[in-house]
Amino acid sequence: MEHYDLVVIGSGPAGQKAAIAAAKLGKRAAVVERRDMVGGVCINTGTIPSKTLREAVLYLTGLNERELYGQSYRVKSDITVTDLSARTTHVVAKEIDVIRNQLERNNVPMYSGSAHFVGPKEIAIDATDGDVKTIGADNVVIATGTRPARPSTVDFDGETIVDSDQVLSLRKLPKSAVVVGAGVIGIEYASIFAALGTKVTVIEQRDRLLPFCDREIIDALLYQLRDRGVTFRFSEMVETVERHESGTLTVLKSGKQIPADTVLYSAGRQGMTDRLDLAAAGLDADKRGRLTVNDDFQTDVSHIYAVGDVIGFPALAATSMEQGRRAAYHAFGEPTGVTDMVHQPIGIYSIPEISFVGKTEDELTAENVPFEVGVARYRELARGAIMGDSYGLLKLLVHAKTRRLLGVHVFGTNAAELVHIGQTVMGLDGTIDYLVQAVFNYPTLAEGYKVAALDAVNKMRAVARVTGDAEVHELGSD
Ligand SMILES: Cc1cc2nc3c(=O)[nH]c(=O)nc-3n(C[C@H](O)[C@H](O)[C@H](O)COP(=O)(O)OP(=O)(O)OC[C@H]3O[C@@H](n4cnc5c(N)ncnc54)[C@H](O)[C@@H]3O)c2cc1C
Ligand SMILES: NC(=O)c1ccc[n+]([C@@H]2O[C@H](COP(=O)([O-])OP(=O)(O)OC[C@H]3O[C@@H](n4cnc5c(N)ncnc54)[C@H](O)[C@@H]3O)[C@@H](O)[C@H]2O)c1
Repeated sequence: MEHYDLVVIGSGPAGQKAAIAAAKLGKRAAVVERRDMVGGVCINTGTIPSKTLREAVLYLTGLNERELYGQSYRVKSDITVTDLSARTTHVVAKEIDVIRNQLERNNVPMYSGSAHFVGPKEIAIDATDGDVKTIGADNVVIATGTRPARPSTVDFDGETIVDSDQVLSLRKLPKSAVVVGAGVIGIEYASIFAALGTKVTVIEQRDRLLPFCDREIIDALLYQLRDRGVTFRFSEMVETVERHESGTLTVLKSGKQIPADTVLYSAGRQGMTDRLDLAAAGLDADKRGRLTVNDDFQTDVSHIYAVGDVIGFPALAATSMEQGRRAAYHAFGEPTGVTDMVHQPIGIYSIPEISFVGKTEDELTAENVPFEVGVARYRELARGAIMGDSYGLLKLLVHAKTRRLLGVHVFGTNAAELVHIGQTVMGLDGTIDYLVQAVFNYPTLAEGYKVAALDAVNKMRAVARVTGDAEVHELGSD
């Protein structure tokens, strides 16, 4: 029986980074992955295909150029599924190649098949050809991720009623679509459909969209999506989704019935632990298939770690990678360093894009933290005008006394990139004065940081004038 210092189950972002981190420490590591899923949900059905699809849609529809060239501007007028999938297939293949290559050059073998425990340190791999191989491991990292939740009340057929894995293989673009669940997945796909001209209805059981985001930014997103014909039904539960000869019917608990060509059911995900024979390792998962871990990502069995989506929130590729690295380092007694999970950015690739780091206005208000807001609107930035983005905005939340940056919220082109400037300032415990004094390239969207910082400083100065406290914190003199 082959024996390893570390065996990783799952080759998504969490598993890859755990295996490579172990290899870099000079340990023998191996990865087990089901056939056709190298790179995990991230590469095959989730992050990468959805972001590539979005990019293809933005390019082919010419959506981002319409402010400059008129509302009828298109790069291609009759966009087909083939036009869209060509780019996705190309990028996914490239990414899989990168992962295989990285594992190979770090001498990490990849076993192909489905893994399950036969003991706390023994893992059986069921290959697709029926062969079963058992390998031993001093440490195990479970990085098996999640799959879409599929309730029995929804008549999935993979063609007209689909989950977020199946949406990528739709045979034709729907004229109308219902999206069930306005989580990040639902909103990203609703944006993509709407950009393609599909008439979209979004059903969400909560009374508002993405409640962890800044309200003003969500209002801006709602405005943009409604402007593109999206209908939102909040505080509505879906009872059943039915398939009929002439299309689908989504029936709500309130009695409403919504017909559509296609339904995307994107209301949550389930941890992939049911086939792991966890009991053989002395472990158990919760009812959503998730594993519980401590701060070092150890499960109740100390040599078995769990990382990535299978442990739940925040369930992002970026965090999953970092959790994988930390688990491997911990297993081999290597200091992990302090990862700044407090200033972890969130990027939502709706159209337009949203990204933020730190607190929202609602959170600061609830915590009685005095803060000031500084805003830069893209339409007042030369780069915004050049790009034809008049709706974008960058908003800074600043502590009214210490002048430290408490939150950064960006809406519009390149939001997910721009947020990292604010993240760095926050991570280094910087004040708004750094942004006031720094010189930014011109014309850039990054210049928005300076504009927003000046806006916040001007408002703080106005308060100080009234209170007589004018010069106290001028230009970081605290
Ligand atoms: C549509 C969509 C869009 C997303 N967009 C973003 C985004 O823009 N940004 C972002 O940060 N995150 C995004 N995410 C989330 C991101 O994809 C996940 O956070 C990330 O993939 C989790 O990584 P992971 O390694 O935990 O698991 P996964 O990527 O899910 O990989 C787990 C792997 O384990 C394998 N596996 C499971 N059971 C077994 C077994 N018994 N034996 C062997 N192998 C097994 C699976 O086959 C799978 O390949 C998105 C997700 C979806 C669905
Ligand atoms: N850009 C990104 O970072 C990104 C993109 C996509 C997905 N992800 C991650 O993938 C994970 C899964 O995303 P998700 O959107 O599937 O799940 P989710 O749990 O975040 O959202 C599901 C939504 O569906 C709603 N819902 C549930 N049942 C319903 C019903 N019967 N009727 C109406 N509404 C219902 C919920 O209230 C919730 O808002 C998330 O953790 C997310 O962070 C991240």
